[in-house]
Amino acid sequence: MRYRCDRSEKVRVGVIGGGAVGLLTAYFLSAQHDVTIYVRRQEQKSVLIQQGVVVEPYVRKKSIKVKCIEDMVEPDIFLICVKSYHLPALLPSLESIRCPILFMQNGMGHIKWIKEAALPSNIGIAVFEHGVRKINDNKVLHTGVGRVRVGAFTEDDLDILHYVSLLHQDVFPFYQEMDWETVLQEKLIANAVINPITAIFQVENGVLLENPHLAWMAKKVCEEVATSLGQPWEKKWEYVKGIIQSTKENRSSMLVDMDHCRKTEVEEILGYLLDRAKEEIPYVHYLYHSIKALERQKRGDVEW
Ligand SMILES: NC(=O)C1=CN([C@@H]2O[C@H](COP(=O)(O)OP(=O)(O)OC[C@H]3O[C@@H](n4cnc5c(N)ncnc54)[C@H](OP(=O)(O)O)[C@@H]3O)[C@@H](O)[C@H]2O)C=CC1
Ligand SMILES: CC(C)(CO)C(=O)C(=O)O
Repeated sequence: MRYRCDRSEKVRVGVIGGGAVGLLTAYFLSAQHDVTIYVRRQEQKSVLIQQGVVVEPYVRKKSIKVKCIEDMVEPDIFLICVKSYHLPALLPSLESIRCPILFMQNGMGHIKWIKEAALPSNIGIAVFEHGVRKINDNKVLHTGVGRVRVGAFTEDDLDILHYVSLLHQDVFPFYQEMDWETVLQEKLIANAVINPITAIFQVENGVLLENPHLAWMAKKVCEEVATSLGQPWEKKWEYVKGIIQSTKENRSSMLVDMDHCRKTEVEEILGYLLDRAKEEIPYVHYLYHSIKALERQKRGDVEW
């Protein structure tokens, strides 16, 4: 589906979450649009105001508007760049918003939260295929160039696709997709393979193809996950290998969460697969418990 649009139109974009995905997205979009980043820590706000947004390896530092989330002002479109498990706390504040909202999360866990929230129409679901690593509160490293693939959540949400066209840039491409579920499921397979294995073995994504033992594991997990979702696994393995290649220097978001002793998105990725599987998926089961065990080890007996 393609909407005609005037690409010179300036869009007021509110990026919620100044993490890896949020800072990278804000950096690129600010070249053409009026972007505001919403953060939840005063400390991060101050750093961003004083030092601007830095995206390595690019030379130019950018000054982008920053606000605390409590001072939210409705833009033309909100891009939600927080982790899935941040959504239950954030969504109530979006229920009074009337502008389109685009969700950028991995996994499938956020879909349930979005369905349950009383959100306005024009909801989009995005699959973010770039690799990006947060270095500190104002700096990220763009480790793999990819696409942002967007579908309208329901038939009532089609107007969001107009904004997607406006946000598209050759250097930071946005694509419209007919069916977000297929695209999100494809990315789910990639994340189910890449994220837990890289987090357990503490390696960058590319090692999954360089180390023959990890490559064996990755392929087996891909086969199991794709089959459990009723998908042809050979085709999906090609897709997963493509993502590994294009983000080979990235540390996956799950590995970064482990590095910082934070909660991971294991429930939204592997937990989702276990809940919906009709047959045993032993590799996924094993990876799920491995990540849960590592989370406990890193965080102690913390209940999330
Ligand atoms: N990193 C990657 O390469 C990729 C990530 N993704 C997906 O994108 C999503 C975001 O990931 P990523 O950017 O890596 O995550 P990060 O942990 O780097 O960033 C999440 C950010 O959200 C902020 N946040 C949480 N709640 C709120 C709130 N209520 N208001 C404002 N800000 C808030 C956090 O703030 P604070 O710092 O204060 O905790 C943090 O800065 C995830 O679902 C991930 O799976 C998808 C593809 C690639
Ligand atoms: C694309 C990829 C695999 C990049 O690392 C990712 O989605 C993640 O880290 O969560």
